Amino acid sequence: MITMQDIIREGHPTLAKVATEVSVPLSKDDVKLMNNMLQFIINSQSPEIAKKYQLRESVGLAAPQLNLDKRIIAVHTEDEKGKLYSIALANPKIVSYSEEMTYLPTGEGCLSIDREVEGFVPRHRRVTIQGYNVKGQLVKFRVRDYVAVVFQHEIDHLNGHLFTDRINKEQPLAPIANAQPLEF
Ligand SMILES: CC(C)(C)[C@H](NC(=O)Nc1cc(F)cc(F)c1)C(=O)N(CC(=O)NO)CC1CCCC1
Ligand SMILES: [Zn+2]
Repeated sequence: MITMQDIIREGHPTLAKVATEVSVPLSKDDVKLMNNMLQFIINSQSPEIAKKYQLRESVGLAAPQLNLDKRIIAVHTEDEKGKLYSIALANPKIVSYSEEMTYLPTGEGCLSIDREVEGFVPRHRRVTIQGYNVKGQLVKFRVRDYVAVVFQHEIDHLNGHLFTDRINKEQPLAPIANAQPLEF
C-alpha cells in the first residue's frame, strides 16, 4: 500500500519535471498503480487507517509525487453538493477552461510540501477534463469550483508545477483578477 514514505518532497527534481504519457491501452501495471493511488486517498480519509499509517488526509495524488515519470492522477473528493468524484486518470488533459478564476481563500497545501505556504493560488473556476479511466475508456467531464481546483492542482504536478509557483511572490494575498473566492 502507498504510505507517506513513498511521497517525495519539494526539492526532489522529479517534482519539477514534465511527466511522460503512459501507453494506451493501459498496461496491467499502470491500472494497478491507478487503483493503488486512489486507495491511498481513500485510506487517508479513513480516520482509523490514517491514524494507523500516519497518512495526511488527502483528496488527490499525482504519480510524480511517487517519483514515477507517468501522467497519472487520482482524485477522491466531494463537491459542494456532496457529489463524489472518485477517479484515477491516465494522460489527463484540461481540454477547456473558463476565463473566470477562483481560489481557496485559505490557500493550498501539498502532500509533497511539509510547510505552510501562505497565498492565493489562481485556478480556473470551471475546467473540462479528459483522460483514460482504469477500464481504458476515454472519459470527458466538466468540473467546477473546489473539484476543479483539485484537478488543476494534480495536473500541475504532471507538468512540474507546484502550487507555490502560482502564488504572487510580491503580494501573496493580493486579490486575483476575475476571481471569486471559493465559499466553503
Ligand atoms: C496537502 C493536503 C492538506 C493533504 C491536501 N488535503 C486536503 O486538502 N484535504 C482535505 C480538504 C478538504 F477540503 C476536506 C477534507 F476532508 C480534506 C491534499 O490532499 N492535497 C492534494 C495534493 O497535495 N495533491 O498533490 C492538496 C489540495 C490543495 C488544493 C487541491 C488539493
Ligand atoms: Zn500536491
